[in-house]
Amino acid sequence: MTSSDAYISIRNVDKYFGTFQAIDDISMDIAEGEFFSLLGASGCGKTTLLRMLAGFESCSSGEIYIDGQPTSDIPPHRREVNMVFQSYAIFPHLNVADNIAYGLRKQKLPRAKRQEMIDEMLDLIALPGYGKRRANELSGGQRQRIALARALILRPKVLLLDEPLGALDKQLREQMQLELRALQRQVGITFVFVTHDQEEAMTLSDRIAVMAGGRVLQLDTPLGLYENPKSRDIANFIGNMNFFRGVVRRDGSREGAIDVEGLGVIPVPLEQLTRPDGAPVQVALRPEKFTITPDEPETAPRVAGKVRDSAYLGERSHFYIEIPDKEEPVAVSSPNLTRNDRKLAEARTGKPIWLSFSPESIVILDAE
Ligand SMILES: Nc1ncnc2c1ncn2[C@@H]1O[C@H](COP(=O)(O)OP(=O)(O)OP(=O)(O)O)[C@@H](O)[C@H]1O
Repeated sequence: MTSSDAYISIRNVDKYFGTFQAIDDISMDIAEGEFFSLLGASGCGKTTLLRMLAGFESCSSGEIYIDGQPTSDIPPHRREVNMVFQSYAIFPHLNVADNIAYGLRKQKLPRAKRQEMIDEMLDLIALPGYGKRRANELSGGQRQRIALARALILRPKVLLLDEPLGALDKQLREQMQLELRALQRQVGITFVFVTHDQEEAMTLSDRIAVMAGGRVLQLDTPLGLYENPKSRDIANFIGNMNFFRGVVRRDGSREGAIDVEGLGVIPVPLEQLTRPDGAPVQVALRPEKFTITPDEPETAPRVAGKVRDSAYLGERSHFYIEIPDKEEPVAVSSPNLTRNDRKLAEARTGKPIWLSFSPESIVILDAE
């Protein structure tokens, strides 16, 4: 994305609390209508960055532009952004309609217009007819939808959401994720969403900024983060990954290769081999990129191994496979495509099997 497409542009932003640096030189752009997530472990600076977008915290240095305007001098209530928090922050003593219309109280709207806007919001959050209900008669998921409606009724250009589904149980949370995504598509507002749950970020987002220690480690689409992680930390944070030591082999021909511990020599197109002959690298391979077979497959690369452990999870089975010349077992995840999948029946500990994979599945990372 280029800066000219940016609706929100964060430029060289630092944030210090006393001498502690919570945000460390972050620059990134967020497009209009994008579902953008900040993902990272507790304390990495997600909420701080969100509060800076809202105007509740100032930048120690750098600038945040919204719709081309620098925001340093714009107080929170004059920014066209609104924030939804994890704790539902709705008033238990007010009914649903009054909760939703809370932000409109300073606008002198005709009664009919106000009612029309409330009804529109109740339809949007799939709670039509709930206006007269008291807030304390609602379920957690319903309350969170009311909190969303209360933010959306003000028609913000940007909605900032700080772990808004964090307090919901797993099933409701997954249902709300789908609803939230559908709602965002419907209203077309730019969402900046904070979560520490990688699956949630993957489900919802157009793009994700993975943060650690106040910095952005990688900014990418869910697919980009999963298939092309730029570092071991990212690869480990998003899903599971196997790591192998490797050495680059370039013999001057058109094909290059990596000699990988336990897996042998894997051909790699030269354009992917930016490093010189003999350079140490790490090779990463996701568990589901391996195919596990009882007999030797015809396709290469392939390697013989032995089952150390296996677990049946219904839709898929997990295996830990010992291979020669590698200390750590290889994690393999295999879909159970047929009802009587032979893999599992035959996967007793010590059983010899074969692993194969496509050379295109490997991710090449810097050596540790
Ligand atoms: N007002 C403050 N004064 C001092 N330090 C603060 C303040 N606000 C945040 N911090 C510190 O800044 C760091 C980032 O905090 P932040 O709340 O942004 O993290 P987070 O990624 O949102 O974490 P969580 O997922 O736990 O909410 C933390 O180390 C926190 O202790």
